[in-house]
Amino acid sequence: MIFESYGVDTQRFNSFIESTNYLLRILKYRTPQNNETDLGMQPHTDLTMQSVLHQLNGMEGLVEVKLKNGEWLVLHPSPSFFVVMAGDAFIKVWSNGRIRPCEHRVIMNKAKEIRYSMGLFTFNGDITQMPQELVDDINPLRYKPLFDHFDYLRFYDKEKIRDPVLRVKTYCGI
Ligand SMILES: O=C(O)CCC(=O)C(=O)O
Ligand SMILES: [Fe+2]
Repeated sequence: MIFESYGVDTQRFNSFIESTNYLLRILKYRTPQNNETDLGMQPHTDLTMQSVLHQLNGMEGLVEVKLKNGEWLVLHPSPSFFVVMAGDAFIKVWSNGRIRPCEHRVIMNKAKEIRYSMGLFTFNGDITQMPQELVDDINPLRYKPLFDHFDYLRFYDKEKIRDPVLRVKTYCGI
């Protein structure tokens, strides 16, 4: 769908999917004790191509995504509710900066029960080449055209740059 909507040659799609690696994680968040604050997950974007999140137990108001205008939107999970989010790599770098990685957070400060969630995270095992179709006079090349996703993970592990814009720019900005 993304390839099509950006007018990118869909022939590339099969090799792109074949080199995708998937990581499925189940997360458990405990309840706060003794007025603990800062419990949950700090605002961040994922280092992935894309992430799919699903909350396993029906607790309201704990996960939020940041909108373009800077406001935080509270999500209301249900058994059929999955959040598909853009990550740093595929989306921001692959799309030449057109698609914004989604900032999100989990706030457990007032939670009365343990929270369980599930995330499916995707990473590209190949060197990704940014499609030429996404570069033109109005959208000049913003990142080095070849992107090594696993090297990007190693870079993060070493440098620990939390700001996603600065992180991507430092790694492969031009
Ligand atoms: O538990 C959640 O809903 C979010 C998890 C998350 O953002 C992550 O693992 O990167
Ligand atoms: Fe995340």
